[in-house]
Amino acid sequence: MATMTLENISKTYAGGVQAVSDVNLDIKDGEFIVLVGPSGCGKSTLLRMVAGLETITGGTLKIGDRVVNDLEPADRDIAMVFQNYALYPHMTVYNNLAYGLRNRRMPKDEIDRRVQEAAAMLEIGAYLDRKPRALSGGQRQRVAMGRALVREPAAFLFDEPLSNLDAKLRVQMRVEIRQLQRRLRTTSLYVTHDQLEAMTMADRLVVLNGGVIEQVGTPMQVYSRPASTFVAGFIGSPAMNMLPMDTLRAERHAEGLSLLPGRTDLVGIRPDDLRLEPSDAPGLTLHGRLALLEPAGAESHLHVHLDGSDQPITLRVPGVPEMADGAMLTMHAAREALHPFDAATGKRLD
Ligand SMILES: Nc1ncnc2c1ncn2[C@@H]1O[C@H](COP(=O)(O)OP(=O)(O)OP(=O)(O)O)[C@@H](O)[C@H]1O
Repeated sequence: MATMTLENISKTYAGGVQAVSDVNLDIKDGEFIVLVGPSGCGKSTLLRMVAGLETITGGTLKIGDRVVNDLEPADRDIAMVFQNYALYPHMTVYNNLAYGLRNRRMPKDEIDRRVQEAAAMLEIGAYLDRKPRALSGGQRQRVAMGRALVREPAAFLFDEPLSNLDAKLRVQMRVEIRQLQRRLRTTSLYVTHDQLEAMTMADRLVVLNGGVIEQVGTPMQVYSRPASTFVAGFIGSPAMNMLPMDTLRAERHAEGLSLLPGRTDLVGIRPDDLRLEPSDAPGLTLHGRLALLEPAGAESHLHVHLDGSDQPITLRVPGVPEMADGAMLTMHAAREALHPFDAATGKRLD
């Protein structure tokens, strides 16, 4: 168990690519932190610096009270779970789990106790004599987890551990990893590009963009008050509608704009927050025409073009409403559901 402190952590690769810039983060003991962002945002680089697989070119990294910048990976008391599992193909599952402990000259009965305990926890006890190639993807992922567990480290690092699994198994393993971590209460740093994985797993998530932190917060804080247009567009699916104020002003039927700060250039509205009925409550009323209805079983996505402009917006509504293409719609979003942004900086304005 340990806290982790990142102070002004930066990484400039040889050749001059600045992959991570001035990252500051205090991770509490037992916390599950998810680093999320699009490809190339620097999340793997950041994780690999914490793991000791990549040198830190600026700043200070502490695990507990120890500065670990210059410690070898093996001396940092952390265990990493990789996307490609990184199992030894010629060894049995048992030996894959035991290998790292044997290297540390741990007594045999202690190794056996830890391996059996991890195998029971991960329900892989029946496969201990098999080689990795005789396991399914999900079972291999469990063995990779087991290898981290047996070390009883101060922290777990996860590098997109579920991205090689099919969609259904990914959901199942997501739940299992989270339950396991809740039980063990081991500080964890988890990297993914999948915003849903980030939202559902994190105690707090860290949204990275271009090597810089855009926002840190609980999933609900980030979802309900995105700090920038980048975060607003990245977290939540379908993505938040981003309506230019000019379009809304020019448009005949956009009522309620005076509720927004004067400097507002862009108004964000989540597809869930547009109601298909008129309302007198404070907020924004919009009118448009249905361009396409996409039924998705329990819910539908409506693609609408606003009157007087061809600005497309998306609504998410329960069920499958009966309506024809071209139908005239009146939509209302409450004031609390309007997210004002500055177009030049992308920053939130309220
Ligand atoms: N060894 C390297 N040398 C030079 N530049 C690198 C190196 N590794 C990564 N980069 C660059 O650093 C930036 C961040 O890369 P990184 O792999 O950390 O991003 P990422 O968010 O993990 O992306 P992905 O999800 O695609 O793995 C990118 O611009 C990348 O091209």
